[in-house]
Amino acid sequence: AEKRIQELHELLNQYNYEYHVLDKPSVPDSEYDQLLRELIDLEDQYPELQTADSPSQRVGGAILDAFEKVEHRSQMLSLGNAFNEQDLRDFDRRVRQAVGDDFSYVCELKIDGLAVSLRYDKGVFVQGATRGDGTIGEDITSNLKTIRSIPLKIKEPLSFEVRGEAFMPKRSFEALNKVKEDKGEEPFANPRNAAAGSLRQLDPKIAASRNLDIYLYALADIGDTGIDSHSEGLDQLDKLGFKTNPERKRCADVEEVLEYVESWTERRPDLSYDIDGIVIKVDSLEQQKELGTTAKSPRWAIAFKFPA
Ligand SMILES: COc1nc2nc(N)nc(N)c2nc1C
Repeated sequence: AEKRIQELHELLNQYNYEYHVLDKPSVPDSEYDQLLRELIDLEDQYPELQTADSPSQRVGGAILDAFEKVEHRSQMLSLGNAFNEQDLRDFDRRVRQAVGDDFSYVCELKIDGLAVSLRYDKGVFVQGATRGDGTIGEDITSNLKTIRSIPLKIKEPLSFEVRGEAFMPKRSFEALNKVKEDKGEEPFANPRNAAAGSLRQLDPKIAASRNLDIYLYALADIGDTGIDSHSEGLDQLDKLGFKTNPERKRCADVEEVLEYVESWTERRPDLSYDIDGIVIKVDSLEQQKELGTTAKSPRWAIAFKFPA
């Protein structure tokens, strides 16, 4: 039974990854459901073989009466804002004054959701928390486990934190509000509020029903991995089985950054999720260190915010 349970873990984690991270399932849902049923039956038969990281534990957990507080291993920063081209040029000038002209940027979409931090211990997802005030957040592990694109276990036994934005896709938001209106309930104002409201549910079954998703954008506390740029860090996240946003782009200079901002200002309505801006980062980790951070924001990154 132990061997078969291990096999089912691997199969279900792989199929879940293909479906929810790659959006390229290799087996029909019916096969996934059948294997999950087999795993649950085996775990019922041999309860001592059920583990917290089992695919059967996605929507587990009792209804909580409150969320515990969590202290982040490293502070979760917030981003300074830019509202127009001049602000971006001022940011670029400050960067060039500090590190010279030999550098590149990475531009990423700024997902309009809730910043969360996921902690992995020897490859197992052990704790997830909201950003909170950047130092102390709320433990929403059981709700985050219901987000299918979050791996419950990764292939490498690594211990680290990974940060990203949990969000509700536009389609899920529209469907949820239709249900609420049909029930005469107050609809959510926007997908961000709906995502925040869903992750603050004390009953994980409600969070599980909200079809939330996540894009991860930063590794923390992983020690030396020989990575020397942010974009390589994101490629590393992909290799570890995490979902990162595919629209990121390396930009050689502020002109290319402005083109990227211009292009996504127009293409924003075509996305299946809300974005509230563009995040621009200096790519080299060494130059990020040279630029450092203020009390709460990196000097090597800025968020261009779309007009509300
Ligand atoms: C380096 O710090 C950050 N990076 C980010 N990257 C993206 N794509 N989106 C964010 N919201 C974000 N927020 C912070 C504080």
